[in-house]
Amino acid sequence: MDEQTGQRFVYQDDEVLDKEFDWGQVKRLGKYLKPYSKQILPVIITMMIVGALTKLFNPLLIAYAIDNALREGGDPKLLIQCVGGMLLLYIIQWAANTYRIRFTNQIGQKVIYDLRHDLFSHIQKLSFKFFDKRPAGSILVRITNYVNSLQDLFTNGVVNLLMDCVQLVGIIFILLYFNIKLGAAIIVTVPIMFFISTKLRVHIRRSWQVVQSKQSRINAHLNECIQGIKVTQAFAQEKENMSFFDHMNLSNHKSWNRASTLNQSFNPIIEVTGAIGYCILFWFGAHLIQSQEITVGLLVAFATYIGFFWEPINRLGQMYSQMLIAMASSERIFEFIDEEPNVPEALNAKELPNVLGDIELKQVEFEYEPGRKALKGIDLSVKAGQSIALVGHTGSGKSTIINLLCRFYDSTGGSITIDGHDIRDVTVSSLRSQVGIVLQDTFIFSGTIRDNIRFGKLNATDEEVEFAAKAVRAHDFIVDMPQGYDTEVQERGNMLSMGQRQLISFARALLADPRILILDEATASIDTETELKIQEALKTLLAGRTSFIIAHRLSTIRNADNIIVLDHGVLMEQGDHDDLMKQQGIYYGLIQAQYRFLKEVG
Ligand SMILES: Nc1ncnc2c1ncn2[C@@H]1O[C@H](COP(=O)(O)OP(=O)(O)OP(=O)(O)O)[C@@H](O)[C@H]1O
Repeated sequence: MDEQTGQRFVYQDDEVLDKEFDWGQVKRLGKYLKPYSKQILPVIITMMIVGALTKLFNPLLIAYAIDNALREGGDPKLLIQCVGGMLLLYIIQWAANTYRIRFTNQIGQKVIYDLRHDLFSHIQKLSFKFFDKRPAGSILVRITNYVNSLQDLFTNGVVNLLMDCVQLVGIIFILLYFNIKLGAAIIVTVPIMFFISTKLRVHIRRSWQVVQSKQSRINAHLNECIQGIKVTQAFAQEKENMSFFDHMNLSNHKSWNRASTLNQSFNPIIEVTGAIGYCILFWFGAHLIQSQEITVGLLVAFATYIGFFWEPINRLGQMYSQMLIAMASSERIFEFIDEEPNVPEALNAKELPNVLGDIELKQVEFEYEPGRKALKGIDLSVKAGQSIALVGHTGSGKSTIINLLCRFYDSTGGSITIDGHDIRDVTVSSLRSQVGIVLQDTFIFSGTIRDNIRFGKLNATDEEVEFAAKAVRAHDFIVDMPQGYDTEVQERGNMLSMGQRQLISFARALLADPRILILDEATASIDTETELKIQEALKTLLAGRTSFIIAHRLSTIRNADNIIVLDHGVLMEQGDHDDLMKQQGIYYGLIQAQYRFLKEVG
């Protein structure tokens, strides 16, 4: 891969491979279990104890059968009773485990549902500043992958942990109780097994996480490539894309090989350690049988218990790994849940009453990054029903004024009032319900055209939807669509033209019927006929409302009641078209430039 290729895409890794064990996080996660503890936990614990005890009792029954029913002159009836007892124990164990797994899965799924619900509902409330800092991919990963990685912990992990502890303690107790010397000799292998299991697993898990992060990168790249496929093909960059993809693919392949090799080394090491345990048992056990300290039946039972050791130790090792991943995942999830919105609601915030639409900006200042002012001391007075056009060079601060009006950000100085109410003193939802916004990059959700218009007012009737569409001149093109209002618009409205999307968003805004309307005018790729339609639609939309328009079209600028000219965050000129033309300042220059451009292309 050449250097240029490597530098083109920079994907930030959001991964922390693991975290120290942290009781604070465990407690916080535990709170999600609390609502279900009374309902289902007693059932699970009972089933768990029944399952563990029946399992532990079985080898003792085998030992009893060997020592009493199988010896010379033994009772054949006793053998049948023992086998019957074993069968019964197996059935009870199977039933207890089946119910336990079913209930645990139910709780696990409920907990995951609650966690995902909390996370998503909180993320929806966060302000633009939060989204500015994070790529959409990293937010998605937290809602999907990180929450999923807790799923195992909640569905199996917690209960298995308890069960394994009960089983392990039970086995150790039985071994030491029936023969302390042999028991102690076998138990020596436990710490070795545990050590191997945890240490090696940590390495294995890390290597799989590397594989996962490589796959995430591939996904991110694929996502970007598919979104940008038109640009890639237009600039004939397929080869360059391919070589970058190959590089990532190869790196993923190598990391998979490494993880897989490590994984395969796990079982042989474990088997060798297990074999050592069996050797100790049979060598030492044989001596104890000769000295009549233990019976053959007990030796067989001990051998079975060694086999049982493995399961819980192995799972506890796995659980330890799982816990460390859960620590990292939950930390990431709670980091989002703890994130305070940058536009905090005042403690005694009140609902903004229905407003007329008088707006005052007093000495408004704003900086996205400390020390870089995007707006400097803006003073502006708008009467209800006036239309304001915001003009200025790119980066002059037009969108920033709009962002502050909607409280997507809070101003860093000065104040904004609507009908005398400071917008920081009212609830965000009551403010936004009276401010409608139509963005240049109109967002069309997947669903039907009707659903998209209804997004402005969810309880609107079909008649209201059609009325709004007719008012903004969208009705005609909608009824021409294959299924009219019920036409599916496909991903992000792919089947609609720019102008059609714009008209749908006008209908959506009209249906919401806000007192204050903000419009980021679309400029590109609209033919004259659609342009005329949009102008007509605009008249309907703006009638009787206070409106702010980031204006690009000469026609809109000319008709505005007040034109605000911004330059590097400073309000330089204001007035109507004729006033500003007379001044021959920045506005005059902008208009002249536009006329020259239109003349040249025309
Ligand atoms: N999210 C952001 N984080 C940091 N800086 C930003 C952010 N958004 C805008 N800016 C900066 O703030 C300044 C004003 O940007 P703004 O988007 O208001 O300009 P604009 O006049 O709307 O430009 P355009 O006509 O190109 O849309 C610019 O210097 C821009 O770089």
